Amino acid sequence: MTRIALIAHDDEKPEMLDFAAAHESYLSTIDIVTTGTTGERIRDEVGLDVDRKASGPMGGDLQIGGMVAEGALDAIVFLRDPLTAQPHEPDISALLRICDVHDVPLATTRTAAEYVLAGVAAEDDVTLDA
Ligand SMILES: O=C(CO)COP(=O)(O)O
Repeated sequence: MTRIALIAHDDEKPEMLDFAAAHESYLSTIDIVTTGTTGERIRDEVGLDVDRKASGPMGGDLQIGGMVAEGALDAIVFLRDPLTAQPHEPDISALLRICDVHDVPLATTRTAAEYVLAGVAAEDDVTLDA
């Protein structure tokens, strides 16, 4: 089963909710892992079933990084806030690094997320709506 992670910093959560809603029909067919607050909002506001890890500042990025190390994720959409310092920056860097190590596709902007999700869906023989 295809499994992707969805993560967004606070300023990017509206963008993530819009992205999840736009692709709700495909996303409902795959496994979704999230950090805590991102997942709560996707579940409550989009209606998708998600596997919620801890909130980012409490270790959620590290939990998802651990899944990357285990080969358990096909892609990550991580809509980062590039303009705000985060207290858990080392955890964020660790997640980005481990994606590089294992060549797991990682999208950090909406446009990149569209490309990555289209690529993941193509592996499932699904063409996303424009
Ligand atoms: O901080 C985050 C990623 O670094 C996201 O965490 P939340 O989804 O809990 O807000």
